[in-house]
Amino acid sequence: MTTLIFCGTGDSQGVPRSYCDCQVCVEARAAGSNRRLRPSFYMREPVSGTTWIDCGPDWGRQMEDAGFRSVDRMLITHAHYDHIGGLPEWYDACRWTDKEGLTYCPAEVIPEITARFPWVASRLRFIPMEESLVLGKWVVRCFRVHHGRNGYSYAFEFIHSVNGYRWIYCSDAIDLTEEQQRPFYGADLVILGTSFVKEPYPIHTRSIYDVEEAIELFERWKPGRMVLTHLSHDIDVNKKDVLPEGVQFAVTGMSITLCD
Ligand SMILES: Nc1ccn([C@@H]2O[C@@H]3COP(=O)(O)O[C@H]3[C@H]2O)c(=O)n1
Repeated sequence: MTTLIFCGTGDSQGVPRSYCDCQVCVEARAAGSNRRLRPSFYMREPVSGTTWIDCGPDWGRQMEDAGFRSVDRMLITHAHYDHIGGLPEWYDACRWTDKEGLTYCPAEVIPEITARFPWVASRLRFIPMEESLVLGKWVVRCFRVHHGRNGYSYAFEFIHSVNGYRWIYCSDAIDLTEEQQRPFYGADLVILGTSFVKEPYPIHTRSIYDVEEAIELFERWKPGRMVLTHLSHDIDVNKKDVLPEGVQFAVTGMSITLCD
């Protein structure tokens, strides 16, 4: 059995935002259904153990919430702070437990990480994902996606080597070319980043799809299921009626079990 767990479903600032008193931030402080940490997600699988995708600045707290004392490896989508800000903390954990932290990244992402955190490479082993990676029965590859005014990011595609189940994690993307969209068609599960419900700004000023665009993509790609993550304080996860059947918002701690 493979389990996918959403431990950081927020955008770069998380929810609540420190300076904000909007309804969603107020609800996040009080009741907490909209409380969201910065991006981190992991897969647990019996053979390969625990694989995290991205290591945001809330990673230490996410480890506590998950009850973990170690992780087997990290996959990194891109080198923005909200996705890698926890790497120095993982470096310290590896140093104090005398372990090597296996960190799989698209090749071009590695120098960007080490430029930001030069000391971590002495303990984190950065492995360029030039070929597919095998994790138990899952074959994993990355592919480059447009991240709009924020440059580029990568998505990860997981294909089950026995039953063919295919899922994609793509937290930061916008305005994908037809080539970049191709893997999404007919996937069993697409996890897509959408920070706002509707962004009325020119596309060149934006960096992530909005919910309305994601719904259009759901209709075009026809995945079995779509889960929206990387949600800012513009999104109230309790307002599910904006979503068609088959599309849902990720909430903190949500898990998805995939049969092997
Ligand atoms: N060169 C950059 C640019 C931006 N950032 C962070 O990544 C976030 C992407 O979403 P945002 O809401 O635009 O905020 C950005 C910075 O926190 C970053 O870490 N490095």
